[in-house]
Amino acid sequence: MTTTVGPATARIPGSKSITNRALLLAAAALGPSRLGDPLVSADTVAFRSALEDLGVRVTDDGRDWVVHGTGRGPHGRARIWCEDAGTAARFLPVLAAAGSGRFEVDGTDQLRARPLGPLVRALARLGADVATGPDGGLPLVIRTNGLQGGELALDSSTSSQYLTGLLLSAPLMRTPLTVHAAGLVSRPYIDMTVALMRRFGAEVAQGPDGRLRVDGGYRPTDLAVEPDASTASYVFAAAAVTGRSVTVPGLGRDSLQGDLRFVEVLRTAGARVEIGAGATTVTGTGRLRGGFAVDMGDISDTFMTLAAIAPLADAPITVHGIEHARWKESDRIAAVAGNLRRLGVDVVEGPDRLTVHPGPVRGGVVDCHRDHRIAMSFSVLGLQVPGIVLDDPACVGKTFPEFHTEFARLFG
Ligand SMILES: O=C(O)C1=C[C@@H](OP(=O)(O)O)[C@@H](O)[C@H](O)C1
Ligand SMILES: C=C(OP(=O)(O)O)C(=O)O
Repeated sequence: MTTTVGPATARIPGSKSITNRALLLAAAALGPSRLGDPLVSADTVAFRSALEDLGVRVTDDGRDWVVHGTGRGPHGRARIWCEDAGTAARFLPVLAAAGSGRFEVDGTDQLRARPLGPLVRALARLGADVATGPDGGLPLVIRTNGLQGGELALDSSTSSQYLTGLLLSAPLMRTPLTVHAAGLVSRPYIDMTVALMRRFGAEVAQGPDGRLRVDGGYRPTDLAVEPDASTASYVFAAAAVTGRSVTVPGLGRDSLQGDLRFVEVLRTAGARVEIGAGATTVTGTGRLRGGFAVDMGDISDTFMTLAAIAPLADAPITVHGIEHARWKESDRIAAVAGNLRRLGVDVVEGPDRLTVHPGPVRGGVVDCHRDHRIAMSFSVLGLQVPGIVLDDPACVGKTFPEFHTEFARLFG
């Protein structure tokens, strides 16, 4: 008699990007909005606390968060702390500047080192007085009496988050806002922003040249938060390299998250992928097919998931289009290349790319650079290579505090 083992079901927490957008959208609508199954992690707890410091009440109802939106920007004085969260540092200064008063915005040294210049210049153009830290980023001191709206050009080549920040708070500005984004990276995150703004009632029109115009206001809206597709990449990659089958319920073909496209990359590498209406399943063969190059500029949070397992493939794998990944929690191209080399892997690095050659991998200590995605990506490699140790396993708390427990449950 044979027994068939079905796919394991992974418990993937909520999307960071949807949770933090929904928090802000709900705050800017007047009245209560319920967020179902939000992500509870360092990035979203920091975002929620910062909103509370700006005068927005958020209450817990079981696993849901209820945001009691004020329908306007904050008034008075406040100091907000963004911890390590890029989304908080790029979204919340615009909300603050759309209010009136004096607001300080700060975060960790890691966040202070990340670029903010295009957003600061945009806020000044819209009428706020913004002082920056010594490197042109955090800490910010914003003195404001509201934002004007109008037309704006925005350099979006280092991050899409400046554009999302401006769009999300645009309905609180005095006149409609039109933004022409130049060199936009991470485009699927803008599609997510626009989709969620529309769900909360705003009008967003896209011109033929790509410019975006925002009109109207928000209404309170209840939203179920999808599981995080970037986080799901680790269990999908683990299925591919171990030959197992993993399903993530709640992530299907209607997902708002571009990072679900990572499974297409795994398909290119030989895994079987089924994207259904309400779930995605990846089934591996235990072998990885290499010999391809892939542009991961739209889904750069997942390039490390691929790069970390690439030495197990049967031919080299090149990832390109990811220069902006140098401006995240770490310089991710350099950090991945450095760690792979330390484990004996041959890696060729270019300004926007990385080629990983197959070959034997030895154990060793991975330098996480306090970057959750390095920890989670190299944990996948660690399933196949004995002796891989993370120097900072706890850094996964930025987006997935229970990562190690869940990973051990599925693959241990
Ligand atoms: O808008 C968002 O929620 C995000 C946008 C992306 O950043 P960049 O636009 O800086 O690439 C992504 O890397 C980040 O994890 C989340
Ligand atoms: C880049 C990331 O985060 P953020 O920019 O939101 O800090 C990430 O989660 O990989």
